[in-house]
Amino acid sequence: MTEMTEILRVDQATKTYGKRGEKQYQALKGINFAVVAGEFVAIMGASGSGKTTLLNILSTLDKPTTGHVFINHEDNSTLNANQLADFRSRQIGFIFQDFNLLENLTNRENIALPLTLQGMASNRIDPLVDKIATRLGIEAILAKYPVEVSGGQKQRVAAARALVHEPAILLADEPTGALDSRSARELLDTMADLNQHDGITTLMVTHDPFAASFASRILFIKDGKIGTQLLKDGLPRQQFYHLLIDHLGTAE
Ligand SMILES: Nc1ncnc2c1ncn2[C@@H]1O[C@H](COP(=O)(O)OP(=O)(O)OP(=O)(O)O)[C@@H](O)[C@H]1O
Repeated sequence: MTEMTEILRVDQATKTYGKRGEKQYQALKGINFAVVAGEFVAIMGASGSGKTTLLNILSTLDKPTTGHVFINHEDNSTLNANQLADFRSRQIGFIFQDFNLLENLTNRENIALPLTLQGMASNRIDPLVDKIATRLGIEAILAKYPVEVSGGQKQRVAAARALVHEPAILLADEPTGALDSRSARELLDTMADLNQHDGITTLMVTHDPFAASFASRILFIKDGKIGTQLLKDGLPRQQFYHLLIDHLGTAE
């Protein structure tokens, strides 16, 4: 049996909002799971179930109240603020629902940003931007500004920015939430293709069963806990989608 490389591990993570002595709310109640290299995992849950809270602690934007998050075996609770920012900029790629592109930078400059912030020389940056832009089919719009391109193209620019520095893991928060259904499907096809052919380890948070059906494993979060999981296990996407719909229909 080949050993699988663990990229992400969440160990007994809890998150409580509100100071001690004030009204407190436990949004995460002991989360445990791991993601191995090459997986495409979706986390599904209703509004208020803790998805954003979980994603914030995975992305090191927030710390768990208790418990640990390991990325590439590094426990990020041991890092100070500067080390965390550096760790995040090297190990993590993000795609957000609302793109988060800088409107006063061209698409090329937006994609280059993680490398620019690392202090990489521009003659090394350009070929890396060209390569990922070609992979995502957006080489023709690099000189334009985000406002000049469609929502689907904006999200491809955001995906290119998330991947240009070759992070250990791609984290996506409702990446199709602001897209029309055709652009959403194209983006999900691309994410699945990047996962299968380029080995991009991906974790996507969504409440949309169609989006989740592109993943190879779905974890369900409810009231701050991970309940069951569904494995695609070689099923065609459409059958996995129907399995998921049945599962959601029978879950109380
Ligand atoms: N800063 C905060 N202070 C207090 N409570 C919070 C805070 N942020 C979130 N919560 C509460 O924690 C719970 C989980 O919120 P979270 O945003 O993680 O859910 P979600 O699954 O992402 O929901 P949605 O899909 O609506 O974004 C909710 O009950 C929310 O009200």
